[in-house]
Amino acid sequence: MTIATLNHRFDGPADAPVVILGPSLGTELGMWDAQIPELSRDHRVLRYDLRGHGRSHPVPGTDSVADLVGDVLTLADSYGIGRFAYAGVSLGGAVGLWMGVHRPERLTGLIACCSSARFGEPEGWRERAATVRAQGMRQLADTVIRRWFTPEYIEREPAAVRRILEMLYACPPEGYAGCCDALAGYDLRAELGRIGAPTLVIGAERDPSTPLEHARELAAGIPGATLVEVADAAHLANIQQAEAVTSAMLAHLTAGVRG
Ligand SMILES: O=C(O)CC1=CCC(=O)O1
Repeated sequence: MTIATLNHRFDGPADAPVVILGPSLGTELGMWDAQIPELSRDHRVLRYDLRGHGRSHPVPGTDSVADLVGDVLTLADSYGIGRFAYAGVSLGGAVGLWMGVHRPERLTGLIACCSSARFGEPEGWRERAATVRAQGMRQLADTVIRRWFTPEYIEREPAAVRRILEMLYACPPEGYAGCCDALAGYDLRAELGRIGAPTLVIGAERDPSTPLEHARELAAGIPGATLVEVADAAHLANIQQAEAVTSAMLAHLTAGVRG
């Protein structure tokens, strides 16, 4: 396994409990901006760019979520952070779920937002990887943006949508494609019962990428998990319904995690 050095950023008091935030495919650590003022009041928030995204370099040969988990654990180790709460959106959530199954000793708590135990058929991800390797990022925009936000939000908040699209455009195709390959091989459906960390699952009512059934499957499979369903949001619910998602996260981080 090759480890990537991840671009990252800290917010909040240095002596507060740590929460690590993982972004989704095609986005950057700035996708969490709306959550930072509230989360960083009482937490040391560590955000990162996935390998091959934002300012983290691509690693040729990336093909598993385990690779992405290795990057995060190496980052935490480099700061002497042994245990932490982890929250991720979509692929970022898959990183946390994989940790919950395979590296449970590292987690005090887990939040999976608009994520899944399996993101559809592997072939779809292999095709998407091949497409961006051959044609670059821009031609993905129309399809992806309709998964990330509802049509009403796209109409109402063009600046916010443009800002996230710029993250997609800036993503190196090889970095994005490697993460598509990781999604193709990811399937935790049979292992959810091994997750022992106190877990919050957040699903969004109008998410076409990971429809509510995915969130319900996670919550049903993870022992003791809490499910919150957010109305009027698509896949990037932490942006479209920032307040609802932040308050669910805060409630879990305050009351739900194990120190
Ligand atoms: O880009 C998409 O279609 C939605 C998505 C799946 C995994 C992820 O992180 O985003």
